Amino acid sequence: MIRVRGLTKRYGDTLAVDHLTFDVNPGVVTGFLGPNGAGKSTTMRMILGLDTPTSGTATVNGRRYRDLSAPLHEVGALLDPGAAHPGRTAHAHLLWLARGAGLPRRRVEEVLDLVGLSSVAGRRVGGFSLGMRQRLGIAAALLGDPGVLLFDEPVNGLDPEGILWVRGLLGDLAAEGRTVLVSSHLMNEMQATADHVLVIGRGRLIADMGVAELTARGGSGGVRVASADPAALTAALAEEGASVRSGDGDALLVGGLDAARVGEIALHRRIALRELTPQRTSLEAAFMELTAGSVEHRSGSAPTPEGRPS
Ligand SMILES: Nc1ncnc2c1ncn2[C@@H]1O[C@H](COP(=O)(O)OP(=O)(O)OP(=O)(O)O)[C@@H](O)[C@H]1O
Repeated sequence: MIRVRGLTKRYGDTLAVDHLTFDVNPGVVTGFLGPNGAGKSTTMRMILGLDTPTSGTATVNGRRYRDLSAPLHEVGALLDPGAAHPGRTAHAHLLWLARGAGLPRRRVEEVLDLVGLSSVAGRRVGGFSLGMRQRLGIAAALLGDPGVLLFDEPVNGLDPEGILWVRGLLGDLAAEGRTVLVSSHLMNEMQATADHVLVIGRGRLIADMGVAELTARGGSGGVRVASADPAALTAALAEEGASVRSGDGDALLVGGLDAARVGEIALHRRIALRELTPQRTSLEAAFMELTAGSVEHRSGSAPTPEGRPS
């Protein structure tokens, strides 16, 4: 597991990471969520011993990274997909890493197969697309078969099939009992990928909770309903105390009643429905709600829906 206590990093006037305290537990995918510049990469770099904390500690399996005796076997990471030498082939790059860690050549072929790069293993990395580089970075992270894995924005540059593949892989790694921490600034991506989320803003921890709980915080997303007689349906729903807005086409967006109640009211008034859909609240909406309620966060600029500071 990963344990972070009072972790702080200051770069000159910038407080990149501000007294973070959290645990990342095995067996679940933990999303590390926050807008650009929130401090995710800096935190991951400190967990990996690539940056020294100004104060506080980060440990992997109870020890600081630099005190691990066989780091590649304990923790793997995808940080910068551009890290491989462009003149090397994918196979040579991984073999170089494997030799450094005393791993057998066979393991290189295994991870190339795992990430779907076997057929291009002999090609130079310089000619790889961003998606292929991401896969190569993931292969490198998996080389030592570590129990703890950190992925910084692993779906960057991947096509939809690649994104699904990464989600499946992360889920499989967690199901094997590994500790998986994956960062993203895309709220809805985390909703599809993570079981648990750590939300940070301006270096501070804003939330540490299950995805389901965070989504529920966004409140009900209402109900979308369409019928041949929207005017009559609007009147009937309004009588029951619902708030009703027009959606696209004949659709109505109903707040204050659940889908079952909307269906009952329509049946009672003999209004045939063409559509009745509970609207899921997105993690993004919950994130906005959460950060809007954070006094510390509001003192600066609030994140926009794209997750960038406005
Ligand atoms: N080496 C550095 N020197 C100075 N400032 C830095 C350095 N690394 C990060 N920062 C600053 O620390 C803050 C946090 O950056 P960090 O890269 O950790 O955020 P992030 O959440 O990973 O964002 P992104 O998704 O954009 O990578 C930013 O304000 C950034 O400019």
